[in-house]
Amino acid sequence: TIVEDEALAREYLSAHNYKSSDMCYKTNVAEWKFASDITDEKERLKLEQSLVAARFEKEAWKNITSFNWKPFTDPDLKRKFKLLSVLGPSALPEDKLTQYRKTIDAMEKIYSTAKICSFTNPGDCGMNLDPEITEKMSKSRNFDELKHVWQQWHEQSGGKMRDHYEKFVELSNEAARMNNFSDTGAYWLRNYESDTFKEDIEGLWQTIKPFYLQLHAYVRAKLRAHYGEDKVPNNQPIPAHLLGNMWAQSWGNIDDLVTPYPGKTSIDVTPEMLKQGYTPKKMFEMSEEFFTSMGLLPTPPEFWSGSIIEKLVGKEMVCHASAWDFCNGKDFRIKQCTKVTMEDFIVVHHEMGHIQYFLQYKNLPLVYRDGANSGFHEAVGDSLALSVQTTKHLKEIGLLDKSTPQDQEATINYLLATALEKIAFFPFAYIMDKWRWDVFDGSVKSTDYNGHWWKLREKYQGIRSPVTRSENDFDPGAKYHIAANVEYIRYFVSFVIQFQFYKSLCMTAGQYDPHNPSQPLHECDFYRNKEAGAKLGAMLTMGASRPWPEAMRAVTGQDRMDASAFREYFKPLEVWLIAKNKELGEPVGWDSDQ
Ligand SMILES: C=C(C[SeH])C(=O)N1CCC[C@H]1C(=O)O
Ligand SMILES: [Zn+2]
Repeated sequence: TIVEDEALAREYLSAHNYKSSDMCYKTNVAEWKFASDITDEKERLKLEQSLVAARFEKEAWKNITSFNWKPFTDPDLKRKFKLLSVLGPSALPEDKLTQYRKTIDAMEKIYSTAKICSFTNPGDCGMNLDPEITEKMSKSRNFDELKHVWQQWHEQSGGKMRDHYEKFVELSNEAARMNNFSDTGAYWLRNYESDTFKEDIEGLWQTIKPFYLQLHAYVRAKLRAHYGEDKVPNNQPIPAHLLGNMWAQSWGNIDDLVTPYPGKTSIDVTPEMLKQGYTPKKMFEMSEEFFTSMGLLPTPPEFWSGSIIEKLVGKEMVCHASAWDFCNGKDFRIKQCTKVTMEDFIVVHHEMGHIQYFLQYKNLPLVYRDGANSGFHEAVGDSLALSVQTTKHLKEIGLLDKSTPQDQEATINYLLATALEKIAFFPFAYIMDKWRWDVFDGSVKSTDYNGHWWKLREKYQGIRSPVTRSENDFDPGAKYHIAANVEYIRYFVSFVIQFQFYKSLCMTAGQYDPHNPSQPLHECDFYRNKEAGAKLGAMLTMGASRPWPEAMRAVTGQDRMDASAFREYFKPLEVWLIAKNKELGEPVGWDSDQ
């Protein structure tokens, strides 16, 4: 009977949960060892462990799917079976699974160990993405040097991955079909549990796009002023190497070129951090203190003993920042090649947001130890970072002089600097998965990988490659998440909902009242506010146990993604930008070849 089946099912799950946490621990340890010391031996051991895990998962999956779980009456039990009934890539036969893992490991290794030669000192060919290349893209204002660094990085990273990626797509789609999904894109989208998810994302983009176009026009005008009309024509896409970031995904590093009212204090407090002798350790301790000041959970001793928060010397490692849950309820780590900059101080909070989520749901069954959806996991740290970066908070922690003015011009400067990070990001995040959805569903063949990438880059971001491109290049691979096969629409979701969370926590903390102009949303700092912390913590403890609209409602009272909090936050800037572009006679948008 159903009742007997459900009783048996519960028993099975508790045994399964215990064994799978042990397997998860072993798999994470093997992956951590490879990511923090990239050698053939560590790669072999990681692959070996992933095959052991695949056998275990396949066996468990056979048992799970032997239950007739769909008619189960207990909604919680049914949800657990629904989530566990998807096996993933482990469904592949071992020889194909081995190929699948090897292609991804090969791409991640190429990405993490790629080096280029310096523009000014051609003998120096030891420049890594982290820190040398990233620093050059952020700081150089030399058009040709930036072009050299951009082109060399794309050649040494993505340029060496095309064959691997083609193989990966074929195997990944085969695995998706074995899991009853049409392709890998559909398999990825199951995480959002919504038939209208793609339409919702497009709707959010349509809401944000007019504002993006205004920012794009303004930034293009400023870049044209610096580099000249011939380099940055005013009705064309912006050359991709001039935005202060290798992928033109966030433009905050060129704030010095575009700030509306120069001479006012910038929120880039990097110089002050260096002056005060900040270290990566101090940055992590300060981030933790922000969380605990709200009554959120502190990190356990294992976090500090296990984490790697500075680039290791004498080893090749994956420097792309990441947070790890070792599934045993006490071992949680971050691996980050932290530099003492304001940008990295924000990334520290982003990663600590993942750790906080791990800590809050650590007592749930393993199947529920995940974000309400992947966007939630990316939004936790960023929601708090919006509070940390305010001039109010930076004064509170002594990184900004208390006499720094907070007048209208300072407000526009602040909102523009934040917009360079938060608004510029949306079209990039969108095309990172739009390109992959199109590749996975077969509408883009490998003979058009690079052409399609630049078509989307122009259409959505309004940027263009600084050098001629062809199908000898594979520029998508120059971005970590494509090389390492990490889904990306989660960040688009995060950049919308983090403003919903921030606004709601600000209201809970009495830091924002929509009817009180003396308390604008963008100045809200809920540091030390226990009510805000309790509200966020209550959502985090839910993990993936309930559909994400319920988690959204727990924090914001709404049950959907909504860009209006984001628009409210930037309203003063939007008004200013539209007026400014009109005053400058700046054309908005660009002629696109496509
Ligand atoms: C910091 C992380 C690790 Se989850 C990251 O990959 N992020 C954070 C924001 C966007 C995205 C990126 O760097 O591309
Ligand atoms: Zn993240």
